[in-house]
Amino acid sequence: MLRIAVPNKGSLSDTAVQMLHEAGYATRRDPKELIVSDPRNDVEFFYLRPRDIATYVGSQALDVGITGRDLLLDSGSEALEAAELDFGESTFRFAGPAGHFHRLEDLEGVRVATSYVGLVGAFLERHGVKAHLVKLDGAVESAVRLGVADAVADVVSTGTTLRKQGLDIFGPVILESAAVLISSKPELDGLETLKRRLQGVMVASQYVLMDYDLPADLIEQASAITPGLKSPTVSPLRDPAWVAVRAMVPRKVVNQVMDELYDLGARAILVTPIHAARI
Ligand SMILES: Nc1ncnc2c1ncn2[C@@H]1O[C@H](COP(=O)(O)OP(=O)(O)OP(=O)(O)O)[C@@H](O)[C@H]1O
Ligand SMILES: O=P(O)(O)OC[C@H]1O[C@H](OP(=O)(O)OP(=O)(O)O)[C@H](O)[C@@H]1O
Ligand SMILES: [Mg+2]
Repeated sequence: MLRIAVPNKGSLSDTAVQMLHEAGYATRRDPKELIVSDPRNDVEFFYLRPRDIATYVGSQALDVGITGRDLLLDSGSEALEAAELDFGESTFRFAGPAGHFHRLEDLEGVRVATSYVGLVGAFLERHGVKAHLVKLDGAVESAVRLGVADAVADVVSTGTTLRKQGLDIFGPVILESAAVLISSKPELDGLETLKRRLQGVMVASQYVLMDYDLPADLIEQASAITPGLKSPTVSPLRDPAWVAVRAMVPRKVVNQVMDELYDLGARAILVTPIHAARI
């Protein structure tokens, strides 16, 4: 039985739970439930604070979990990153009052507020900069205005929170983060199945199926526009001058691809979503 840690709150929780649901696993009905057993899939889910998940998995109390790469590194836990998932992307950056800080070295001797002292401390040490870290639980962007720190280091997604506090990003990127699947060991019974199922959910959301009719002599050019994963499916039509083509296409470029196919001479271009996939 694979024991899986799932974020119970915060930015990663809803998408993580949704992804598990789409991958065919049981999810909780009531937000007060902390443990959900799923005997049909031989797994058990533990709903935990995202910040604690790496600790549980690193200590082998649980087998795998979903958390953020930044939280994994901050914890110093021995858990391993088993797969990157397709959500929770953020960067981890330094920021300070507009115009005050320009380079990493400007942090020498100053107070830096963060909720991620493990991550930031290790980064500063690697770069030979000595700063005083001020550990806060959240809303660290307010620390400068309120006088408890001179600069901050925090998760940046759109950058809106920093801008509103009059803070500018400076210095190198501390980390590119995303939600990740972590595991206590490189190999575990059921881990490959879980990874494949989650990958299937990611593929289903990243790709669509595209069908179109095409003059048969244009198939080489059309295949270059929609190469599919391995190769497009080409089927005969009753009219021998035409063929039907089916290929997976990245969702992001669907309209561009349809324009190119239409210009080439394709007609009846249809797009349908993929509900599940195993690649
Ligand atoms: N816009 C975002 N804001 C905060 N965290 C984000 C964002 N986008 C992605 N994340 C990721 O979510 C994880 C933080 O989740 P966590 O639940 O601790 O924080 P939170 O969403 O700020 O909730 P809380 O209010 O409990 O602190 C990190 O891995 C972080 O990189
Ligand atoms: O770049 P943005 O799109 O503005 O997002 C980043 C902000 O969002 C998160 O805060 P959250 O709302 O989770 O509050 P917290 O700081 O108290 O955790 C994070 O800690 C940043 O403050
Ligand atoms: Mg937060």
